[in-house]
Amino acid sequence: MKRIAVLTSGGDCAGLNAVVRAVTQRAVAGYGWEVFGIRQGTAGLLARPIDAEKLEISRFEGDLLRRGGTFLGTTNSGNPFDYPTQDGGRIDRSEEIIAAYRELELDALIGIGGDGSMAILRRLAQQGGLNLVGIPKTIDNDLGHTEVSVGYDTAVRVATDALDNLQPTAASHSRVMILEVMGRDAGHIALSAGIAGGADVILIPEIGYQIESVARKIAALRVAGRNFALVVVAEAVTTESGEAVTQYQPGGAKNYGGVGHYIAGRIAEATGAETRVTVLGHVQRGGSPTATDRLMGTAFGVHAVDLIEEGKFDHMVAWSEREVTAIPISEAIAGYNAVDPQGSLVKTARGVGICFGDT
Ligand SMILES: Nc1ncnc2c1ncn2[C@@H]1O[C@H](COP(=O)(O)OP(=O)(O)OP(=O)(O)O)[C@@H](O)[C@H]1O
Ligand SMILES: O=P(O)(O)OC[C@H]1O[C@](O)(CO)[C@@H](O)[C@@H]1O
Ligand SMILES: [Mg+2]
Repeated sequence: MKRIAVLTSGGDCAGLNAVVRAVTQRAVAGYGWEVFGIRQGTAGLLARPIDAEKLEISRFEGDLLRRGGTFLGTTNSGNPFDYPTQDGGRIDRSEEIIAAYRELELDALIGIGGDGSMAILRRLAQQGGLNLVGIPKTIDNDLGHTEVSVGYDTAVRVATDALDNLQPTAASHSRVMILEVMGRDAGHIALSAGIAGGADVILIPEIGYQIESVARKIAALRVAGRNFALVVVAEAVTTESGEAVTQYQPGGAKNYGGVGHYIAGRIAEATGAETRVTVLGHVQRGGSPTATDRLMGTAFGVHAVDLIEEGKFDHMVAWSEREVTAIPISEAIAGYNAVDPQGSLVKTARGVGICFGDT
């Protein structure tokens, strides 16, 4: 009988509970193994006593499959290799995590995370000889070599719903509505929700923009008789002089946020239009997971456990051509998945008249 652990890491997203449920079902009912859920990502393995709970199938009999967030908790701070101390310094606490893996007498660890988490977990696994299997999740959809990451579909749905709600009020008041969405350094959420939600302008970090181009689009809409416009802006879009708009966080981290207000001001100056800004923020990470996120999360959970049974470690499950596959975690991290400016979705958007601010 094997003993395995599972943790959720990085920013939370919808569908994580579905993944943990599938891992538990497959490991406990399928193979007769023991499963431990680590709380708060790497923080649970740094805590003493180790912050973990034994997971039984009965834990999932309620509505966990349908709930957003992660019942295990997660963290996207406190990198164990560069852990902040109270006096403002940094220390390497990686050996404490490796010791926790040994103390729990684990045969393998399943890490559910995005690019940042995969990099940290892989480094720990290599240093300590831990058997790691990865499962991709991130609303940003920026992991390489997988067509799907858990959480992205729900984030796109939430952003599309926001555009659906903004359109009537935009039309009622003859306004230009700016919707700022998340995505870290990639514009996937902005692009997909912008197309699905009928945006007129989409600004993403992968395509440079000029405000004059956006203003021309809004003027053309007016000439055509339209009294409103919907503009979607990805959070990593910079000012025209190339500066990222960020908020300082304790410990020196910087979070994106606020570029929507900059864009709104510039559009108002350039067009004379009345503008309003909605910064969608963490709403995109919540909500009940879509069917796709539950489905992919469940498929990934089952296959990750099967990879452990096969002894295929240092791999991440991935979705490719209607199948679950496994790719080396190193490749998933190395192949950052930004929006392809020549790709089908950008062509689709241009094909329905959406302006990227570059023409
Ligand atoms: N203990 C930690 N676990 C995970 N990430 C951490 C931790 N400490 C710091 N980080 C950093 O925080 C960031 C986490 O955000 P990041 O977006 O990369 O997470 P992720 O796992 O990729 O998931 P998501 O993209 O959904 O947030 C990464 O850049 C990572 O290096
Ligand atoms: O939860 P936090 O720390 O504010 O992080 C926000 C970031 O996390 C994500 O939601 C997921 O990586 C990004 O889209 C966003 O930039
Ligand atoms: Mg990430």
